[in-house]
Amino acid sequence: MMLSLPTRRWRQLYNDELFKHFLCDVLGEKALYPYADPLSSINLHYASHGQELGWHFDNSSFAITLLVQKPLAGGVFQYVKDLRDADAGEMNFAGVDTVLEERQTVDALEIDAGDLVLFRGRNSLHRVTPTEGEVTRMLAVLAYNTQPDIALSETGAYDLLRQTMTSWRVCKGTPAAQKDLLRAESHQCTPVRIFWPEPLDQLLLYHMAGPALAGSP
Ligand SMILES: O=C(O)CCC(=O)C(=O)O
Ligand SMILES: [Fe+2]
Repeated sequence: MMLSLPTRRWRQLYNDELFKHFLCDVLGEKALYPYADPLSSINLHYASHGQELGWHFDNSSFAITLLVQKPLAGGVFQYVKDLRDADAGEMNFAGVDTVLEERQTVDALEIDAGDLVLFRGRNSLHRVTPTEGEVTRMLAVLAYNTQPDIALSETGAYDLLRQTMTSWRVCKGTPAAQKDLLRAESHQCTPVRIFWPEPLDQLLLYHMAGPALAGSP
């Protein structure tokens, strides 16, 4: 199955100077650079009926996603803002437990196809609920660095993919298994990703009206 944009269109959007300028403005960065390795910059996620992404924190300081296809139901991005402060070593496992055990209400982000989301997920626990129905949830993750020439080694890039797949699998497991994974992830640090020390104003939601997605092959 293919996302609705051909590869070169994704690259065009990813490399577009105006787009990067906009991201820099919003993120307060001077410049954004692609990964120097061929796997890490643009990733496409598919979630068909029953597939989900379990609760996790991101290693990176910010993530940029673009929803391409919204499922009929489910596939909701849920989050709990500022649950921990990883860089201060405040991991708040008790707080994580209350979310995993569904003892805390969580926020949900209402997005439609074409919505660009800028999210700081390093300290905000988040997940995507199971897709329901025949329409696959499709989403692109656009990853940039604030320094040039950063490459994840091939193994590093594959580790990242495997880690994502682990999250996918583990969410089918018991709550205890989910908790173990989260604890493991909480201790992990990917040095090539840039730590952002500022207070985190989490979610900025922008609607990209048409043009980036409208192009035909
Ligand atoms: O699919 C989404 O909306 C979020 C993806 C995500 O959290 C991630 O890739 O770390
Ligand atoms: Fe994430």
